[in-house]
Amino acid sequence: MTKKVAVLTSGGDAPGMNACIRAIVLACERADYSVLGYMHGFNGLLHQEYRLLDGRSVHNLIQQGGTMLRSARCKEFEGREEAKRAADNLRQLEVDTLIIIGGDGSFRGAVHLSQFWEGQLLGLPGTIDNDIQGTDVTIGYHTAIETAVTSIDKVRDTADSFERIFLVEVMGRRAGFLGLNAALASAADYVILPELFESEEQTLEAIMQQLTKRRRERGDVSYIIVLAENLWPKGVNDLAEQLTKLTESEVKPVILGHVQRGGSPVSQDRLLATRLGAYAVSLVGSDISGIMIGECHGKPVKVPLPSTWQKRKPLDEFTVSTMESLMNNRYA
Ligand SMILES: Nc1ncnc2c1ncn2[C@@H]1O[C@H](COP(=O)(O)OP(=O)(O)O)[C@@H](O)[C@H]1O
Ligand SMILES: O=P(O)(O)OC[C@H]1O[C@](O)(COP(=O)(O)O)[C@@H](O)[C@@H]1O
Repeated sequence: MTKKVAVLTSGGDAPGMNACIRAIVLACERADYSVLGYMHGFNGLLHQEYRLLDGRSVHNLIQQGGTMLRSARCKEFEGREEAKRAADNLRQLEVDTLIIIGGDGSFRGAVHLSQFWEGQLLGLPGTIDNDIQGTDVTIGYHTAIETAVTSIDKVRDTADSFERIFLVEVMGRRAGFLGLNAALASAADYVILPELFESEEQTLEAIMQQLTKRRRERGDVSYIIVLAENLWPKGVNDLAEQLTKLTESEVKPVILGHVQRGGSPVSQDRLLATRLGAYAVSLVGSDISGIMIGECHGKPVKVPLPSTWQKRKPLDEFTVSTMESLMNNRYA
C-alpha cells in the first residue's frame, strides 16, 4: 500500500538540510510514496502550511545552504492544545510518517506530538552544534567547522601582520564541538569550552601564563583565543577588556555568529544527509517510531528520541588531549 510522508525542518537551520530533504523526496518517489513538506518548522504543522514535493522540486538542491522548507523556533508548539491541533492536521492530510530534521529541541517537540498522534515519527539530526547524543555527527556540523576555520585563518593573517591578540567567538549553544575542532584545525593558541571551563580566574590565569612564557621565548607574536558562545559570564567584550588590561595590548573581539550556519554544505554533510534521509524512508511503514536515525562508525543507528537529549554528549577524548598538548597546555 502506498504511503504519505511529510517532512519538516525545525530549530537552527544547518547546511545539508536541503540535501536531506532531497534524499527523502527522491527515496519516496522511488518507493512510490507521496511526500509533502511542512513549511516553517512546527508552525507549518499548526497552520497546515505545506507544499507537495517531487523530484522536480528538489532539482539542483543538494549544494544549497539553508532549508527550502524554512525553519523556525515555535514556542507555541509546546502547548497541549497546539500539539493536538497539529495531530488533527496530520490526520486530515492522512500523513503516515512525519520526518523531523532538527536538533534536540525539535526531537522534544516530536515526543510531545506523539502523545496526540499515532502516526510514525522519525527524527534526523540537523544542527551545527553536534550536541545530539547517539550520533557521531550531525548534519551541518562539518560545514560549520569549515566556515569557522576559514574565518579564523583570515583573522590569523591580520593578527600576524600586527602581532595582535584576537578573541574569536564561535557558536555551539552550550556545547564545545564546533569550538574545539575549529580551534584545533585553525591552529589557534587557546580555546575556552563549556565542557572544560572551570572559572573566569582559572581561565585568565592559564592564558596569561601561556602568553607570558610564549612572549619570553618568541617575542611579540599573534595570539588567537577561540571562545564558545554563552560561556563567558559577561560576554566576549568583557573578556576582551579584561585581557587588554592584563596583557597590556589591545585585544580585538570577533563574533563569527550566524555566518557559521550558512553556505553550501561540504561533502561530508551532503553525504551524511543523503544517507540518513534515504535510510529514514526505508523505515517508512515499519513499526519503528519515536526514534532518531543517526550514524555511528559509519553505520546507521536508531536511537529513542529521549536518549538524544537525556545525557550530555561528551567531547571526543582523543581530540581534547591533542588540543591540550598542542594548544592550551603547550607551554605548561
Ligand atoms: N519541550 C518541548 N515541547 C514541545 N516542543 C518543543 C519542546 N522543545 C522544543 N520544542 C519545539 O522545537 C523547536 C526547536 O527547538 P530548538 O531548541 O529551538 O532547536 P533545535 O531543534 O535546533 O534544538 C522549538 O521552537 C519548539 O517548537
Ligand atoms: O539563530 P538563533 O535563534 O539566534 O540561535 C542561535 C543558536 O542556534 C545555533 O546556531 C544552532 O542551534 P540549534 O541547532 O540547537 O538550534 C546555536 O549554535 C546558537 O546558539
